[in-house]
Order: sequence, then C-alpha cells, then structure tokens
Amino acid sequence: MSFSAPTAVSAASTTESDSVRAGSGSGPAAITVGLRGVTVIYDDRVSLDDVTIEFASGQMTAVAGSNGSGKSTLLGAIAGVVPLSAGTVELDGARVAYVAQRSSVPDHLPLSVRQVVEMGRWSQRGAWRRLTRDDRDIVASSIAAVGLEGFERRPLSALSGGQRQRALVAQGLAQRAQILLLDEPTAGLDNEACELIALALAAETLRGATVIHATHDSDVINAADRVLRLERGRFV
Ligand SMILES: Nc1ncnc2c1ncn2[C@@H]1O[C@H](COP(=O)(O)OP(=O)(O)OP(=O)(O)O)[C@@H](O)[C@H]1O
Repeated sequence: MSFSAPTAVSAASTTESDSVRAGSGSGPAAITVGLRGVTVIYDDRVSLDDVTIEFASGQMTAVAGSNGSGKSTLLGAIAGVVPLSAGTVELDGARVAYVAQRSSVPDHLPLSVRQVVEMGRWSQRGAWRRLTRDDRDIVASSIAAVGLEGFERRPLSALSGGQRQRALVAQGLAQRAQILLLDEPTAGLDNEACELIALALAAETLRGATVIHATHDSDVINAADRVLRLERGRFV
C-alpha cells in the first residue's frame, strides 16, 4: 500500500475518521486498541476479514504474516488512514503515531534528519509554534535512540536507506504517542540498528505505550510480548 504522507502521521488526523471512535479515556495505563469486526475490502479483494482483537497498553505486539496477508492494512486501519468497509476501531481517546513503510516515503524530501524528527512534535505543538525546550529534548533523545546522533543536519536524501528508516522511526518515537504503530521498522537495518530499535520500542512500552508493529524479522518478533500471525486478512 502507498501513502503520500512523508512521515508518521499523528493522531490529530487519525482520530477524526467516522470509523474510528475515540472514547473518554481513562488514563494511559488503561488504554487499549479495540477492533470489532473490522473488514477492509479493496475493489473486490478482502484485505482484512472481520477482525476482532484488542491490544493492551504497555505491551508490544508483533504482527507477522506473509506478503499480502494484511499487516499494513491492519496498521493503516488502526491509524485511520485506511477506510473500513465494516466494523469499528476504538482508541479510547489515545493519540496515535504511525510510522509507515519507508518505501512509501519519498527519498528526496528536502528535509534534514532533525526537521523530520521535529515534525513528530507537531501533533502536540502544532506545525507553526516554536518548539519548547522539552520538545527539543525529546527530539534529541529520539534521534539518539535510533543511533543517528551526528546526522541531525544531514538531508534525508544524503542518508542510506537504513538511516532514512531510522529517522522515520525516530519521528514516531518523538510523538510520545499512547499508541505507536510501525510498519516493518527494522526492514533493511543492520543488527546493531535492529537492537537499538528493539530497545527503543521496549522503552515505549515501559512508559505505557501500546506498540504494534508489522514485521518479517524473527529477532524483532522474539522481542515482542505478543506475536500475532495474519493470513489472508485473518489472525491464525
Ligand atoms: N491501496 C490498495 N489498493 C488495492 N489493494 C490493496 C491496497 N493496499 C493493499 N492492497 C491489497 O491488500 C492485501 C493486503 O496488503 P497489505 O499491504 O496489507 O499486506 P502486507 O501483509 O502488509 O504485505 P507485505 O508483507 O508485502 O508488506 C494485498 O492483497 C494487497 O494487494
């Protein structure tokens, strides 16, 4: 699937869908993602088939499955960027950060690493407000978490594919969202970078975030609290 957004999308845009119901919320510890009978049909092809499932806060879930099994569609449905044909996604009022597959992000955006990660603060700060010291600290720690210290001023176009991938993950981390969705966050990364990302995602769960990522990477699958397998749009 392809998305035109250059970045991880923020909850501000994702929770407005009619198909995504935001409840009153009951504090970060209680937040779960709930899918009820979620079905996504593209043309005549059923990509998600009547999926009902919940995701607890503070838990990392890896969604595995073969190519075309519906992993990206699932994440897109939760993020609100894929229209539902049936069913509901309940987010309990939580903010969502969504890190799309790198292949869906243009490689030649005229942005530096720091600018890309700073965009992660827009969901809370707004695009036109100056970042606060806290924001800048979060941006710096997110860049450090993915091992891109020293690359802050580099344009995305001057990075390797794996480095660009890490910048996008850093942008997702910088959102400090309650629900963090990542589509193949370690695709194409070396072992060291994979370990950094796994640590960063574990740290997100420790602060209470619900982390859901699609992956083909067995190391990342092993690091998850829960592993789900999708086949032909259904959990098996
Ligand atoms: N925008 C779209 N238009 C039409 N069909 C689509 C679209 N996006 C996905 N599909 C179809 O939906 C099904 C699930 O695709 P999806 O991208 O969710 O799979 P995936 O498990 O993420 O695959 P991969 O591991 O290759 O990334 C596939 O059959 C795919 O062809």
